[in-house]
Amino acid sequence: MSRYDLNSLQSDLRKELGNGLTEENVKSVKGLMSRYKSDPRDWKDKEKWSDVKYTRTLLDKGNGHYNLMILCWNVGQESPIHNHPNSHCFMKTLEGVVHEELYKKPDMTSCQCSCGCKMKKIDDRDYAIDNVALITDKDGVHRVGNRSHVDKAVTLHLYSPPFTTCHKYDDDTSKETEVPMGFDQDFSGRCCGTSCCS
Ligand SMILES: N[C@@H](CS(=O)O)C(=O)O
Ligand SMILES: [Fe+2]
Repeated sequence: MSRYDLNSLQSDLRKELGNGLTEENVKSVKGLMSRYKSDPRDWKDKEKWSDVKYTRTLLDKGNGHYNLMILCWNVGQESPIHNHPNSHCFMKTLEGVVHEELYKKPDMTSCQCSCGCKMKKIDDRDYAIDNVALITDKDGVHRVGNRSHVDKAVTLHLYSPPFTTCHKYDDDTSKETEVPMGFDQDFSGRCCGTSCCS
């Protein structure tokens, strides 16, 4: 039997999300992301490394219903605390271990100090190879990072619906800033397996 590779996953995601994501197919999408077992042969040539920040490489625009991308986390790199506006964020570790800190979405009305209030951490977890995480704004906001001093990390992310900006939150004041979410590389125009990505 042929291996369930990244192309197989991309084709299945295109079918599953042909009409977009609803509460009914969240489980199936998570299942497909879990079914694929990480194999560097599938994505090594799509890696991009920076000494400055983690990089974002777009694989598939999913006919406008989702964005599938690979993120490369050099040693010690992390994201700011941020949300995923009205989107489901599925994250699967392909290489290394990533650490996630989950925070309560700040509620400025409950903050008594005009200088702002510290972000409240709800949870802390590690995701090893092939673990799949799911987060929405209902769960909170998060920060992801590669805490290793030695090993790099690579993750596969699916956001549905896609978004082009998100909000980041200051650790000490909870102050919110809108930031554009760009790509460092874009492979979405290339053909993948039996389907061509638009
Ligand atoms: N949501 C972040 C990555 S992570 O920290 O979940 C991004 O798309 O860049
Ligand atoms: Fe995120």
